[in-house]
Amino acid sequence: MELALQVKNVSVHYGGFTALDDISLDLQQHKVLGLVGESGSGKSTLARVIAGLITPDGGEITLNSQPLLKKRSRAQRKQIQMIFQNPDASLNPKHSVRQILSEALLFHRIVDRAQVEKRCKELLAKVHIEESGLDRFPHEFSGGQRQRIAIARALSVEPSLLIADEPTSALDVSVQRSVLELFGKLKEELNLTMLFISHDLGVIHEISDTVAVMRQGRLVELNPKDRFFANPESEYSLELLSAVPRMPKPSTPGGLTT
Ligand SMILES: Nc1ncnc2c1ncn2[C@@H]1O[C@H](COP(=O)(O)OP(=O)(O)OP(=O)(O)O)[C@@H](O)[C@H]1O
Repeated sequence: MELALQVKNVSVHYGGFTALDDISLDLQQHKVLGLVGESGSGKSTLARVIAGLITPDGGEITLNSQPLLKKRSRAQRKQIQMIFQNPDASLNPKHSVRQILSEALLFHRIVDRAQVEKRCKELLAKVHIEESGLDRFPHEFSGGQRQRIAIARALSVEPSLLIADEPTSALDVSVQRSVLELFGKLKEELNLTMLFISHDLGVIHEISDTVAVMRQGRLVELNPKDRFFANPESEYSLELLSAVPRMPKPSTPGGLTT
């Protein structure tokens, strides 16, 4: 298996506060690393360091064996795309979906002008949005649809690594599932390499191959998913798992059928 991402001894300090304390982890190509931990443990900070949005105080990051320099080139910026909790963070409200997608495609020279329209339509189809959506603006869509468009924008530039930071947490419960299923489908279809942050262990169980646990800026566990859920290594992981409420078993086999 080929290594995609390597984080080595990365630290971030805010004044005297240590947000990331000597973090090291690896992620294999075409695998999903689920990152969990309580609020304030440093998950988003780590995601932003990897994406190049924060410069760490120390450490090294490599992607596909290429060191990510402090000032990243256009090609390096393209390689890592991020999806945020709030899709509006990556969608310009003044641009139509066609403009949002074609700008990314042309800026990173993914296709030439003659091919843009076709590619925009393909991207929308991938995230289950109708072609007519190309002429609409972000505010004309629901929160779940906006997140789908943000996913299409991120995928448009064919990144080597997709980082999703709590991508379903701000959505209505009723649409969380369909967006999660979309991630699952895209992971299979496109062989994505993903860092997926969630405080929801059910979500992490569904999407991840490996699970990393953070606490107070430190990595306290990094294990294959099955190992993490069956026999976690750290006390803190055990606490997290014990805090998950168990669903009562349905009294009739198969549950409700309507
Ligand atoms: N720009 C900043 N200046 C000072 N402290 C910061 C800054 N950004 C983050 N922090 C602190 O660093 C710690 C880690 O924050 P981070 O957002 O990475 O945590 P998180 O695990 O993603 O939490 P959440 O799940 O609530 O998003 C927190 O204590 C936060 O208050």
